[in-house]
Amino acid sequence: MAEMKNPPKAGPMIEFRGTGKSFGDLKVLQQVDLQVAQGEFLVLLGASGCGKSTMLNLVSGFERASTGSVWVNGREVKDVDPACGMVFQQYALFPWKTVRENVEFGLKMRGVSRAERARVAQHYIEMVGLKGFEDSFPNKLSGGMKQRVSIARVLANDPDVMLFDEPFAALDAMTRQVLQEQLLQIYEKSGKTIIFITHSIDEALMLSTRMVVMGAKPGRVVQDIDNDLPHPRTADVQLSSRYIELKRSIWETVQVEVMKGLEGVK
Ligand SMILES: Nc1ncnc2c1ncn2[C@@H]1O[C@H](COP(=O)(O)OP(=O)(O)OP(=O)(O)O)[C@@H](O)[C@H]1O
Repeated sequence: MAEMKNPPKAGPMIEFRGTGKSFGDLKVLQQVDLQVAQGEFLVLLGASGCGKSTMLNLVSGFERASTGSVWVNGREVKDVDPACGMVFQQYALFPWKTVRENVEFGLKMRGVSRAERARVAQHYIEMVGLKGFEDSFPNKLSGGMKQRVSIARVLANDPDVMLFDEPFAALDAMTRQVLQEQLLQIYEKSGKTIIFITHSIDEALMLSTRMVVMGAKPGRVVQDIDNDLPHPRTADVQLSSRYIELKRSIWETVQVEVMKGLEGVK
């Protein structure tokens, strides 16, 4: 892997400490203990409704833990935290702003000068391959391009942590593969700490350094496995025996959890 930009600090970048979350009577998460080190690319897998998005919302501060706590970079999360940038499945762009204005938005909010904003935005627009589209509006862009704008916007804010909630789920298979490769390159260059949700085991294997499978009702960690496939990862890695071994192991756990979920709704 390329050399990391940020030197490692002592202590985890993200930590769930005995974290529980309920919505009324619905216990969504129970006693989650999980540490994510700086520079890890952690993928969360698990049956629908097991609380994966809720975990991201707790890290970003959109939700508060009901029991236990959540920590980012040594601080307990008590409010929406600018140290975390979130990329959603539905791009969440401002339709009335151009690509450049969308990418500059967070910088503008922080009072960064016009010239500096333009410089930073241009850098990330080019990094995600959107040079030439700076003045386009979102409705003129494909889904893949919109998602690249979302990624550039988060990168421009230079957060410690990037959170991705099924960002490529709505894209066609080829666009998805291209964006996975771009995200891997960005990750390898930036050394950001990432939590990424997907339902695709192949996507998890291609991207992650570590995979956590969640069980449902209530949501908790049922499998935590290092992804030691070598970097840089290309499609060839999918032919390796280690890939198949990891895929089988994850698949068995996910299948058990999905079946348990289905039994619950019979
Ligand atoms: N704000 C909320 N108020 C009430 N219930 C909620 C709220 N947010 C989530 N839930 C419930 O919590 C449970 C877990 O939701 P969550 O979105 O975290 O699951 P998930 O694992 O991300 O699911 P999926 O894979 O389908 O996106 C679901 O039953 C959901 O309906």
